[in-house]
Amino acid sequence: AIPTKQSSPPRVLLSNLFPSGEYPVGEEVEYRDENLSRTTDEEKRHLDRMNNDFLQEYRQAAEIHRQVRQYAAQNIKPGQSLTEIAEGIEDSVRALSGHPGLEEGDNIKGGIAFPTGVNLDHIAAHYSPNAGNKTILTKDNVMKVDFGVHINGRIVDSAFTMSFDPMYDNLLEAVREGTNAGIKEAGIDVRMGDIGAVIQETMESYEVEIRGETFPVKCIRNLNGHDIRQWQIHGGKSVPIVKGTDNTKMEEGEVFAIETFGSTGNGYVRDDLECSHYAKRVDAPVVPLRVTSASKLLNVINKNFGTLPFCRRYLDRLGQEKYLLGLNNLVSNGIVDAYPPLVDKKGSYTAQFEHTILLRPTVKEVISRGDDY
Ligand SMILES: O=S(=O)(c1cccs1)N(Cc1ccc(F)cc1)Cc1ncn[nH]1
Ligand SMILES: [Mn+2]
Ligand SMILES: [Mn+2]
Ligand SMILES: [Mn+2]
Repeated sequence: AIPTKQSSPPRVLLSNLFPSGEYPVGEEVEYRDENLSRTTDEEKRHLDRMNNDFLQEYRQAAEIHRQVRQYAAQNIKPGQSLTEIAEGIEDSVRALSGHPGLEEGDNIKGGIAFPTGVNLDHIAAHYSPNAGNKTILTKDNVMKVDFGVHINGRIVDSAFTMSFDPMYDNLLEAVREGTNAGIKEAGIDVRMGDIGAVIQETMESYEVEIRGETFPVKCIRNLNGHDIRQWQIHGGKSVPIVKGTDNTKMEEGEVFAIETFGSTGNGYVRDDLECSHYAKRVDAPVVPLRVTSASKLLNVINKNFGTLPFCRRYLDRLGQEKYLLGLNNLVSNGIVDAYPPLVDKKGSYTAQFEHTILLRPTVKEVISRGDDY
């Protein structure tokens, strides 16, 4: 018989739990004053109804994200390795989406949207363990879990921070409130610089005491939210998390990842450590590849990921071997971008919360909102 509720760990295909094909609506927020009429505007409601396939694909990806992250948050414990934590999340996403991603093209239909980030302490983003990584989670870590789910290229990008010592609570609270302030301010015709200002105002009103030393919470000024397009995790627009003069506006129909980062360090990140995250450029040039392994690898990337980001473990899982020379050749030819880990200063602690929002014609839908965050 078909199960009627999700298992622990999550392995029940989500479409079996929603046979009608109607997935849960995210948090709907009315636009602010100058756009308030949109809620009842008949033409806008018609436009909304036209997008039902898009909305159902997005809501399915979001429900998968919620079910997977809620199990992860309850079951990740100190003593587990970053590899088993990341793979546990990935196994669940593949099961709920019904896309194990081992047949060519399967991951293109749905499943994992980008590598599972498990970012410890001063490492803010883009860290996923490569093969052989022995790192173990400890009770003193502040871990940012950042993973993506997609259905037909509709990407849900959402992240949360876990810690096991209450002394970090103010840091996590500062960032959770910063992200919520950014979500509240976001909307059609809203300027990016204004969003950055309210995020910074909110986040930097906090301080955190760690082992006897008090730190003001700083926004990481060179990290940003971003727009999301079908198959494209970053469409070109950035959402700053500090005040600035960016007058670029958000537009109707756009999708944004609203993500903020707080730090007890410099409030600034740089590239460091071994790279795990890569993605083929949307505008990749077609160049003759002299390195044979590079062209073979490019075929594997095109067939299994397209322009979705991937990590070395996903190549291992597809049976690829000795691909580093080829991968680096694709990077140097401008075909693939490398996204190395982004780190603040050693000894500092960083936190992140992230949601994906849809600027629908009638309302702002915080598609990845759950009762967890
Ligand atoms: O830092 S970003 O490159 C960026 C921020 C603003 C403009 S581009 N990045 C996009 C991305 C890059 C590679 C990935 F594998 C996944 C996502 C933000 C992000 N990383 C994780 N979640 N969200
Ligand atoms: Mn499939
Ligand atoms: Mn993310
Ligand atoms: Mn993001």
